[in-house]
Amino acid sequence: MSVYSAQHLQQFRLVVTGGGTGGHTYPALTTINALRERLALAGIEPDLLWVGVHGGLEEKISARAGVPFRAITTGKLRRTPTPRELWRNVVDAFRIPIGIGQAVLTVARNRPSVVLSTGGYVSVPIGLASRLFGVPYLMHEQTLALGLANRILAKFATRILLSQEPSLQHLTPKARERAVVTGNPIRPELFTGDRDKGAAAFGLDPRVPIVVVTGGAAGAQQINRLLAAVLPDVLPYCQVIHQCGSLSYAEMQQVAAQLPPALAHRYKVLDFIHEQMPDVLAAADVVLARSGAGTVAELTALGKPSILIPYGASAGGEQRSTAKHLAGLGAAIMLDGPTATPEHLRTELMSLVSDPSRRTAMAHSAAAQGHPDAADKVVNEILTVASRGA
Ligand SMILES: CC(=O)N[C@H]1[C@@H](OP(=O)(O)OP(=O)(O)OC[C@H]2O[C@@H](n3ccc(=O)[nH]c3=O)[C@H](O)[C@@H]2O)O[C@H](CO)[C@@H](O)[C@@H]1O
Repeated sequence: MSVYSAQHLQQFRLVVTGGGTGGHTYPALTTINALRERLALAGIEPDLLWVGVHGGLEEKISARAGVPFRAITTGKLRRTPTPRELWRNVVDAFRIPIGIGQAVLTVARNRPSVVLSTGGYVSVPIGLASRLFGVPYLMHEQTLALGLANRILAKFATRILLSQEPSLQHLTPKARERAVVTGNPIRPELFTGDRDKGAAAFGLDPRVPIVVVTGGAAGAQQINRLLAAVLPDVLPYCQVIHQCGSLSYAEMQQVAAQLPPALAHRYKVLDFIHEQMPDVLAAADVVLARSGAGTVAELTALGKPSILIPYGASAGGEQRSTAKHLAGLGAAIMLDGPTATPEHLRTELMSLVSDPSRRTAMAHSAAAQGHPDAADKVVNEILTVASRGA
């Protein structure tokens, strides 16, 4: 704390921008909470403004966190539009300059000490405006392969904060000089989970291995169907807590109803896991999941052995790059394309469930990739840049 002058802190004002998905919104929220905690030590309540899209998740989350919110207009230009999207491209082509105008006014009026963006199209106009006024601008990237918005912003960001080491390769040599690997900030309550409480909440036996299955915020149909096909074979050896997403909930309840009565009590299905997530993850001996940036940040920070089935068909998809990277380090098993069959899933699940020493080795490799202190590192960067200026 001593490197930041009291005067800087008294006048400290942060504009945070980012949203669209949970993947962009939650790292912003976690950073805000960590910053508030840090400055509270000096008796300071930071002056904050969250800039996002009207009706986006960030509007709800900022309201719940008590952070003033300003909506700006954004547009998305599709590179290979369908005939219907062509019209939306025309509309968006008008929206983009409006958004830039609003962003310029927002930065001009608020004169923040620092702007932090955590991705999404809303980041671009605010990032541009901050540079126009010489305000220090930090961009944070959650995924291993940089998204389009962040590839643009990386060109002029004061500092580039990355979640994973290999992302450095996606930057130009010049941008790399301004980059630092902080990790992806994750909710601190995830570190407070209790295995016994997690098992008890679902009526499970903590002595029998527990597999947690999650498809990310929306659930994953592919994972749900693969799991349904192997449940009768694996349930004699383990118990399963399955977050399937609201779209597949009725279908998975039917799968549960058809399980042999002797095994049915070992399978628990939910559409979404809310505040129980810390205990559920603490209870997990093995996790079967999509390799979304948030999920992977959590699994590595907690050191969990996992089987990852990336989302998306394209070979260069960000979830696939992430899963491939972790699998290459022995920190996860990747099932993808032709390997993502019920037979393969059954084999991999059984081998992990029946082999505690393999799970331990994988857990260690996963933990070596984790950044449990990511939020603190991002806050350090914000305060350091604030005290230095642009
Ligand atoms: C399908 C898709 O496009 N997914 C993208 C989306 O992921 P998406 O936002 O779906 O998933 P992430 O893995 O990034 O994060 C999921 C978050 O939701 C939480 N959670 C999940 C399920 C649940 O029942 N309860 C719960 O609290 C997890 O703990 C985690 O914090 O944004 C990520 C970050 O840009 C990208 O890497 C993903 O590719």
